Amino acid sequence: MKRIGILSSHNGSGFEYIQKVCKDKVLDANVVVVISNNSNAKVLQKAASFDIPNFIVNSKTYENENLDLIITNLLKEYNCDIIFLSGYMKKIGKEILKEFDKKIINTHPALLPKFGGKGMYGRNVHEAVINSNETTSGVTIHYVDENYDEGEYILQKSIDLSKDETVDSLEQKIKDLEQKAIVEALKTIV
Ligand SMILES: Nc1nc2c(c(=O)[nH]1)N[C@@H](CN(C=O)c1ccc(C(=O)N[C@@H](CCC(=O)O)C(=O)O)cc1)CN2
Ligand SMILES: NCC(=O)N[C@@H]1O[C@H](COP(=O)([O-])[O-])[C@@H](O)[C@H]1O
Repeated sequence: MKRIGILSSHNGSGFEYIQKVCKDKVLDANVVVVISNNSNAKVLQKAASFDIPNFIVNSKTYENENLDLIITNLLKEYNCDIIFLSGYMKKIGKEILKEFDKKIINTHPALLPKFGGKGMYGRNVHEAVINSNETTSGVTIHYVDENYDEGEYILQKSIDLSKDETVDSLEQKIKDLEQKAIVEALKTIV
């Protein structure tokens, strides 16, 4: 059974869905640890509600320490086979990339390579898509490399935008689409 480590900065919607499909045995895997950089992240309470060990790793909880190394050691301590980024807002550093080469997966809320890179996260992405008068958007599940959103794609799923699409409506559509995309992608790996 594969062991999944989650990195998340806020709600962890992707984590929630992965947890569900693991419990429903749709995926032969288990979430074994959740790490956030944000002490207020709702994902921490969600992890606790499933009795999943969860940690806050930032410059306050680990003052003057190499956070990349702290995260790497935690993921190793829990023997993670796969690392899933569920709305994680920080750059994954070289220590983690080296230790978990081709094992770190991210979900990006757009059809890369468009609308990716620094600053392209959460609602910023949907605003950019709508302001660009795009007629489609979607989700990209990809391996993580040293730069934001440039890793090898695992899969992409697209949707059409309605004429009166809003950031809120697009955000919800993308989150719904992500649920299918995440499971489909993880099934090719697990
Ligand atoms: N080495 C990598 N690290 C991360 C990747 C990646 O592909 N390679 N993906 C991101 C997730 N992401 C998009 O999918 C993403 C997240 C955040 C940013 C960004 O611009 N962040 C800001 C800081 C925001 C904050 O502190 O709240 C920044 O770097 O200035 C871009 C893309 C996760 N890590
Ligand atoms: N560029 C990274 C990025 O924008 N990731 C996006 O954050 C959302 C998760 O947030 P939540 O689970 O905290 O609500 C997801 O929709 C994911 O695509």
